[in-house]
Amino acid sequence: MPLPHNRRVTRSTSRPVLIAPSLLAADFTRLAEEVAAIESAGADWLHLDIMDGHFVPNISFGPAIVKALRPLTRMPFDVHLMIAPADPYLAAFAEAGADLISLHPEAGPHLHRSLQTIRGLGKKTGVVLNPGTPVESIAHVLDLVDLILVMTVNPGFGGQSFLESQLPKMATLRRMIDESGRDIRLQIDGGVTARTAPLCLEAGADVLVAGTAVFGAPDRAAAIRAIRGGQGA
Ligand SMILES: O=C(CO)[C@@H](O)[C@H](O)COP(=O)(O)O
Repeated sequence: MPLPHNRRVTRSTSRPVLIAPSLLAADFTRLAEEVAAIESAGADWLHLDIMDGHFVPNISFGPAIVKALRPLTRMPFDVHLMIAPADPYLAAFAEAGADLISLHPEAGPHLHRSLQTIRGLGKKTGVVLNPGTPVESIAHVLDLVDLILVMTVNPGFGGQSFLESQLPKMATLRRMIDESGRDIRLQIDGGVTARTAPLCLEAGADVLVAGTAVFGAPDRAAAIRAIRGGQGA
């Protein structure tokens, strides 16, 4: 059911909402300007989608772009690896300037070892659940996880429609995180807009990735405010 943008949201966590625009939706001919624009528009993190044309049916960019952008902004770099295997590239993304590196259990071969490697590189860790991936796949690695990312589209492309079927998964994960007592963020990615963001926040999310809804907006500051839960879009 469509929701008005200024609807009051009942959140199940009091942590501040962070907005992480996905660079995939930026104008690639003007990356430096695009990053500066969203930072001054109020973005909290920069979300960088790394695709290999094998794990997902699209190819984006690699550590060289991450490294080139690193000196241009103070925003933390939230790197989402959609590559398999991921292990051979973890050090390269850490050295390029990633602050947090997320990967999929399906990237294999050993999720627990990959998370240990990321922590060993001094970076925060994330695990990503595709729409068809059950929460149980990460139940035994929570001690190594700083962020859980729930995909609300099948990964590979921006501009897809939000899958409401993933809302119960978010609520389950929110309970799992709270019961664990651990400091784990719950991030949502795919089709996040001012309309779908309140659904995510009510289900317990505290980090929202948005590509098209931020980079495609004429007023990016208003778009970020609207997604975060304020007025203005
Ligand atoms: O990881 C992905 C897609 O694989 C996402 O980060 C998208 O890039 C988000 O784009 P929008 O759905 O917000 O346009």
